[in-house]
Amino acid sequence: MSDPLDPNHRVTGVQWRNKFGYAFAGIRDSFLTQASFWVHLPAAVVVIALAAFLQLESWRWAVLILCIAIVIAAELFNTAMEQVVVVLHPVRDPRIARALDAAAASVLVVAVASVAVGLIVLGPPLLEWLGVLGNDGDL
Ligand SMILES: Nc1ncnc2c1ncn2[C@@H]1O[C@H](COP(=O)(O)OP(=O)(O)OP(=O)(O)O)[C@@H](O)[C@H]1O
Repeated sequence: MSDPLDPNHRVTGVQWRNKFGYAFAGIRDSFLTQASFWVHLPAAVVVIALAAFLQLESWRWAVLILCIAIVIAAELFNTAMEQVVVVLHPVRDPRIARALDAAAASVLVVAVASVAVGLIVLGPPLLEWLGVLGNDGDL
């Protein structure tokens, strides 16, 4: 592997392939080892299926995709923290607990906010399809 600090260092196609390879390995490993993904993933599939079924406008798609991505990214960061702690500091320490709890809290915050955003974005078209709302959004 070439040294990025070397002035003659140049980015190559192989390096880009490796970067994607590492990233996909991280996604695959996290999905296979973290129980939380088995909640986030089905939830994301349901939201995407509902969005496709309701033929949502593109801005609603954009908001939903962003929410899903932020939750998954937060979970991946949380997983990274946990894995680093397991290796670097397996002994329990209240300061580590505080850091891991904060990382877990970040996932909770974006997950709760995403549920709220999902209800706001998906709710009206869903209620409209169910016949509860008129086309103009009135009850
Ligand atoms: N080395 C440690 N020192 C102190 N507290 C820890 C340590 N490791 C874990 N903890 C505590 O345990 C909590 C859960 O951490 P853990 O890494 O087990 O996450 P988890 O999501 O419950 O586990 P998993 O990812 O295996 O499902 C942390 O939020 C923290 O309070």
